[in-house]
Amino acid sequence: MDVLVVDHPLAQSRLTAMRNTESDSGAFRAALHELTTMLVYEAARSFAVEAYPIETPVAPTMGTRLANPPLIVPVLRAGLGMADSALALLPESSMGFVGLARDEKTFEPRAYMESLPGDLSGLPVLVLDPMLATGGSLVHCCRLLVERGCTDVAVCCVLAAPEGIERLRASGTVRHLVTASIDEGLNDKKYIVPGLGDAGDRQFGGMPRF
Ligand SMILES: O=P(O)(O)OC[C@H]1O[C@H](OP(=O)(O)OP(=O)(O)O)[C@H](O)[C@@H]1O
Ligand SMILES: O=c1cc[nH]c(=O)[nH]1
Ligand SMILES: [Mg+2]
Repeated sequence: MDVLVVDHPLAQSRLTAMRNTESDSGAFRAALHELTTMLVYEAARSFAVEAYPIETPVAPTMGTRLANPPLIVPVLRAGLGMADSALALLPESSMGFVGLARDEKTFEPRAYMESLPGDLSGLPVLVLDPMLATGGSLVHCCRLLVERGCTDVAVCCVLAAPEGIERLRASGTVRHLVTASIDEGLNDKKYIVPGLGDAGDRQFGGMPRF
């Protein structure tokens, strides 16, 4: 698994807005939308392209397009705030959904939704989740993809803890990880430090109800 940290000044300024407790949910979501555009732009560097003939107003030439647009998979809830930005950059893509909520005591993910194609062989997948903390949630999600035949998984997250990166790497499910920061680690409640808090609550408020 290769890991890319997007340390561009514009990415880091959006990340700062997300970390700041003074940012309300509107400001948090706006910064997440913009940062996701930058993360997906960088993740797409590894996507295969193909040439095809076009005509400009002046002359025929060769154009470029994605050979195989990825399935986009936001991890609910928090990944929903990344979905629109990713789809805007990848308008030919389809979208699947995985719903996970981390148990507050065991810190393991509880799955409450899967909406994915049954066969993912030959289809690259781009997974979106702002937070890679213990790694339990992303490993769960990426295993669902591999079980369906996917061999090309890229993940975009806003923040990653070293523990989560190692767990994801050890799972052997992901080829590329793109993040805006590798933070110091996790606290005793398994929140990323310094982090940004609960990415779902900061976008949508309250607790998930189900
Ligand atoms: O790496 P982990 O230790 O598994 O933690 C990361 C997960 O926690 C958050 O979701 P959460 O479970 O809070 O659900 P939410 O998006 O509905 O808030 C986050 O969006 C990740 O999915
Ligand atoms: O820091 C963290 C860890 C898990 N989930 C979050 O939303 N934030
Ligand atoms: Mg949450």
